[in-house]
Amino acid sequence: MLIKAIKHYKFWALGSLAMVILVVGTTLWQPQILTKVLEAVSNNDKEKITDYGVQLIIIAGIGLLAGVVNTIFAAKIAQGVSADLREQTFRKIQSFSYANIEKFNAGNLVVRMTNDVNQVMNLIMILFQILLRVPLLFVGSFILAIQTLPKLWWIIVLLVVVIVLITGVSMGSMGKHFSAFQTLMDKLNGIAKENLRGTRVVKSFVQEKEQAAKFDANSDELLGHNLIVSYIFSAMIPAFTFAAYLAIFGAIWFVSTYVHKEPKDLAGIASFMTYMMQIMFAIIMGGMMSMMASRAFISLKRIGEVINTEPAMTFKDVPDQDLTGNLEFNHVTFTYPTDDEPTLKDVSFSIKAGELVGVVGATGAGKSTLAQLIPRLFDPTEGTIKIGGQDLRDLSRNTVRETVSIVLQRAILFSGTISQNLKHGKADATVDDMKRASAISQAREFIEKMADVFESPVEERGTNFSGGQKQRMSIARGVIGEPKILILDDSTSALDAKSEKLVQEALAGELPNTTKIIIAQKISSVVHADKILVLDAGQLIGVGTHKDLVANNATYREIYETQKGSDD
Ligand SMILES: Nc1ncnc2c1ncn2[C@@H]1O[C@H](COP(=O)(O)OP(=O)(O)OP(=O)(O)O)[C@@H](O)[C@H]1O
Repeated sequence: MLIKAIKHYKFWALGSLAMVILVVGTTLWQPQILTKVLEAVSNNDKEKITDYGVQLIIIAGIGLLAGVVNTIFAAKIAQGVSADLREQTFRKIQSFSYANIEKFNAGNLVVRMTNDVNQVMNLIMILFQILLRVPLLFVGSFILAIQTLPKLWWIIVLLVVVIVLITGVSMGSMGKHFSAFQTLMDKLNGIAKENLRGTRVVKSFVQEKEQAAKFDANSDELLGHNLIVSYIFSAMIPAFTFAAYLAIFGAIWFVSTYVHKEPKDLAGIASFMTYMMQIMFAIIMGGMMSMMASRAFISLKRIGEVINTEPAMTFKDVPDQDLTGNLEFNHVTFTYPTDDEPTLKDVSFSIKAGELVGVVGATGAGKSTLAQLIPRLFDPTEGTIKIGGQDLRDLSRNTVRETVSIVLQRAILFSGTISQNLKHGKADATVDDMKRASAISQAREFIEKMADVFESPVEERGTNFSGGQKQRMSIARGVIGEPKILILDDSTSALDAKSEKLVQEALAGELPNTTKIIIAQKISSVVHADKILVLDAGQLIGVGTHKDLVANNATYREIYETQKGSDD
């Protein structure tokens, strides 16, 4: 997946590789010239000192410049690939069915799109800055160091063994702490998000201390892992330095024992030491890179899981159709993907276009679940649902979206303007459409009092509106496209009885041919319905008018009597 993603940036990648070669070349060349400068110094050859000195500066400059250009190229690739991955993941999530999103969990998907993509970005940055550089620098420095002072080959080998050992042991012990990071970050993210979303509940139930304690416990655990990693790091650096100094001291010592025979070796000692440092740098960088890479590969796998998930439900690529509002459930059984037991059991009923239908039942009876199957948010586990006489599974996405509209109890608005939110229900809605829809939902009055009317801003999740205002706007969004089937899932719960009645009257007058399915807690909301469906523990236990049901259905009568009592 990574290679495929990087392919789009192949010219930048080639440029970056060329720059890396230049950086390594100049890095390896510098000590050679340094040796020559030192030789010239010992021979007191002023002309050569200047010549080599200038060469040294030019080569160092080229190396530095190539390093800067490489960083720019690597950043370009890393930023580009991560933006592509983020967008690809988001597009994929948009194609997901509700069931897919439930399975992943929304918070988890957000972490994958942000944190995990960032990990991959860091990996790409490192790949292009260090990946090729490490082996080239290691091999080059190794060969050149031995060439400079062949007698001291064993010091180099010893240093490599010691550094590899220190790196291996410390990286190994840091590894498990790094993998704990991701899990704890997920947890902390979750706690912070839940807390901020439910801030009103937290404050009204004076839960700040408990929430802070929960956060602290996880944060302290993270701190514990961070501290261990920093302790290991702080021990690692002196260990490396100690090994390097020992090697340098050893080299100087051994050179000094025979320098009277081969004075040239004294000049070589400086470049030998530089090469040793570069070897050390290459091993340390290699270790770090492999550790970061292993973290990033976990992230890449998590992103891949999203991208490679097939939507649990797809719509047929068939021409759009204009259907009637007839609705039919034939032996529908439905089990949530995360459940073992069915929530709806063998439900069958039929509704004629234009009818007003109420759905009642105790809490948890399955009313919202039944409602969600009509706009095909889920497919039934068994049985069929037909609208306009056609199986929902045979219709195009547009046909379903244009025929069925659902207004949920929790009115969710998106940041932008009121008109942008209403246009989710009808992309080409005119101001007149908005006026009509908002009049039906009893929202027109308060919207028209606002300075910018339909262009007034809506904050994220509609926080600048009251619960009732949000509900009215989401009803307006539901009716603006004049759907053939309109489902109000407990969506007038935040309206007073008078407004609720006005909405129902307006719906009857303005959308006479629309089938209206009203899920209600209060029987008073649906007494005038042409038909009422009574659900009990996922089963349809009664269908009829209010009068029929009061006469013949014990459960309905019981709910009615209880509510009547509380109304009195
Ligand atoms: N997304 C889901 N995943 C798993 N189970 C779910 C999901 N949504 C609802 N359920 C379960 O299905 C059952 C029916 O829930 P549903 O929301 O359909 O009931 P309801 O009749 O609309 O209740 P209420 O009147 O309280 O809104 C409940 O037991 C609930 O726990």
